Amino acid sequence: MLATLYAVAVYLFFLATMAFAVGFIANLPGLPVTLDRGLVAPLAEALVVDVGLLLLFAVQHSVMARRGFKHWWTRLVPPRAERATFVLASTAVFVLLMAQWRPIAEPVLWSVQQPVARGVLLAMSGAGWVLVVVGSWLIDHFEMFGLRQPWAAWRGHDLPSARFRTPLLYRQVRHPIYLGFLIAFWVTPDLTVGHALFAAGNTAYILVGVAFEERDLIAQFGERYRAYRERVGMLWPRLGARRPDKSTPT
Ligand SMILES: C[S@@+](CC[C@H](N)C(=O)[O-])C[C@H]1O[C@@H](n2cnc3c(N)ncnc32)[C@H](O)[C@@H]1O
Repeated sequence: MLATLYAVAVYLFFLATMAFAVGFIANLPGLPVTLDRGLVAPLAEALVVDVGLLLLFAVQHSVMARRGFKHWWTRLVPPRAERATFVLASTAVFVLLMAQWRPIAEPVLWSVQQPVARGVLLAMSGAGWVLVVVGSWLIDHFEMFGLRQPWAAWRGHDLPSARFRTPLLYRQVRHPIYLGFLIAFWVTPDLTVGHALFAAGNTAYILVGVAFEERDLIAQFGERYRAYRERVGMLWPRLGARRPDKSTPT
């Protein structure tokens, strides 16, 4: 029961952080800090701090998500609380990133002033966030955010084992959640150098993270994932791709 309460508390912390992050990245007025407003620092300091924060997030996220690391640290953390603890650590590091981010608001690489065009770009960015949420529900939202595991343990069930799924969007691209993040980060009416640094750092992290994630997925699901990778594009649908055969999981 305690593990379930812990996971629920972590999930609420994560939801609040994500809601703030959407505004932080979109530079919503009224927020104390955003990508382009907040702590003022000389350019060199801003670059060092921002690149350091991006690296910290990438290393924490990549290391803690690996199967080998999970195997090791579930000797310290109960397996039922492992995923929630991963979500807690990732969320805490992202809070630190937002709190300590040094904006680099000049020069502006592009700025779209035409109101309709601005609205379209904001809507596209919002669609990126929708893709992230939809992707998480298609795979298994409650498992991804560490709620299903303690709940199963509380009811005396085995921990749910990872299942390979390819529903809907996952038949078009292998990483719809990451595609959603890329759209949300890059599609903006105002691209400052600081915003571009944030988007480029996360793009690099996603590309490296995909390679690690797929190595783990092949170790878990073997030939089924290899065949899926052959057939389905990474972040963009493959035109003229073969239709899935009957053995494709859903
Ligand atoms: C944050 S989610 C991102 C999923 C996917 N990369 C995406 O962008 O939509 C990462 C977790 O999803 C799992 N995962 C990725 N693809 C999967 C699939 N087709 N079926 C089941 N789990 C998957 C990975 O093992 C990892 O634990």
